[in-house]
Amino acid sequence: KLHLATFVSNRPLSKRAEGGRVIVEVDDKVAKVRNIKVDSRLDSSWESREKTVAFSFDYCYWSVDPEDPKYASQEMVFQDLGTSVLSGAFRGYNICLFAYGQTGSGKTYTMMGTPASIGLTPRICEVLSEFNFPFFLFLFSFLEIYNERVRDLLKQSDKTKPYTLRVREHPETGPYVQGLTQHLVTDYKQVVKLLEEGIAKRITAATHIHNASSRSHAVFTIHYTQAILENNLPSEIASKINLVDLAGSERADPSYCKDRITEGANINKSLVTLGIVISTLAQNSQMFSSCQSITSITSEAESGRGDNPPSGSSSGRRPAYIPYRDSILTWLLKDSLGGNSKTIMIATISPASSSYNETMSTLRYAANAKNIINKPRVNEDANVKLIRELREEIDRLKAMLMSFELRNSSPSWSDDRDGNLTELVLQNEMKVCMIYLML
Ligand SMILES: Nc1ncnc2c1ncn2[C@@H]1O[C@H](COP(=O)(O)OP(=O)(O)OP(=O)(O)O)[C@@H](O)[C@H]1O
Repeated sequence: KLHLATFVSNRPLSKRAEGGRVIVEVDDKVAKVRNIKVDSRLDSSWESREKTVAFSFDYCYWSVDPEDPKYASQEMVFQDLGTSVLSGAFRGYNICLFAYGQTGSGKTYTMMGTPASIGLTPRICEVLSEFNFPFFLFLFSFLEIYNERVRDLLKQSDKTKPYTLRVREHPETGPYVQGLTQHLVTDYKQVVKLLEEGIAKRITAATHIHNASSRSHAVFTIHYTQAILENNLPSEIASKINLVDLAGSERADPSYCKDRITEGANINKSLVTLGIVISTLAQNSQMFSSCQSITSITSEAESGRGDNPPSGSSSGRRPAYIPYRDSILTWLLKDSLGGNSKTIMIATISPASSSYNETMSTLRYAANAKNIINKPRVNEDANVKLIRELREEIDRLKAMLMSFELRNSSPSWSDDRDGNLTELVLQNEMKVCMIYLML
């Protein structure tokens, strides 16, 4: 399942401290939002139930006031989410962590942080860079999607035409950005230098909330490879980690930034498509899990009654088409959204009453994403996989041989069978030897 975390940040509240009231409360894993419009108009006990809407997530963090006993520091967020990214990467899973929320609600603060309060990305890199060359390879790239075009944040590009990179799709490894530079890093200092270089290049423009707001999506990718010995063979555990800082979620609303029609409309496309992809995946996952439970109920009933076999699809519905390729962002994150990846979504919200509509829409969006079920798989080295499968097959055949020998009821038939099985065991053992020799 997609892991969800809500991060309630302080910034918009302090900007609007004069008028803004705190309408968000965090209670363990539940974020509660109070609608003060309803609050002031209605007062009976029935109506009071209407005032607060609660959303539950895997984690909820309150980072409004450092003096508050509930205050969640960057370290706490890292301990929960960062370590889960790291443990997945060490085990060979692809991981995606993305931050979604209104402009100024703390996406960049959570993902990158400030020099005084380091965020998730540098913390994750710091741990990864502790395990280094030659047994651990650590390559990273940093790109920006702006107006549905891609640029490399770690390459000096033509200033007049910086957004020239194209997304392509490899039949086995999936979507990738052609020509994106990959940087081999050997220590944390290099990581920080490259991160700073990339961040400085990100597009920013004035908005009505604060004037250094990012309108682009930033995707920071780490290819992390560990050299190991498995079955006495040199092998690799590979993992891809995508850390994504999205543009402000209000960009999904076309009326929001009328003066920047082109920019607004294009950013809108990626966020709107992300919304469609998330809700379609959620719908499909729900359909899949309800089909599974119907099938298991059916087979339980069948095993009792010995009735007809299940009639194929219980509902007759097919999973809906997922429009990944409708935007650059969703195309690039295809594998992370509903694919072979462990994915964590961080929804950042402001506690201020002035942000009520955006806060509700962000939390509904995240609540919808909670229904997505991914199928993460460990990225296994092809040779090691083959050897593992052959060895499993050998064990299975040997077990069969043994059971035939024990039973040995019909000598002539069993001799034939024994011969075939022994032959198969030998063939598989030969294959394993050949693979060892080739390496
Ligand atoms: N929890 C927090 N504690 C301290 N400062 C914060 C916190 N959250 C956000 N800020 C500060 O508020 C400002 C805006 O936050 P940030 O840039 O992270 O917003 P954002 O959601 O990334 O916005 P955008 O969509 O424009 O990129 C920054 O100066 C950031 O350092």
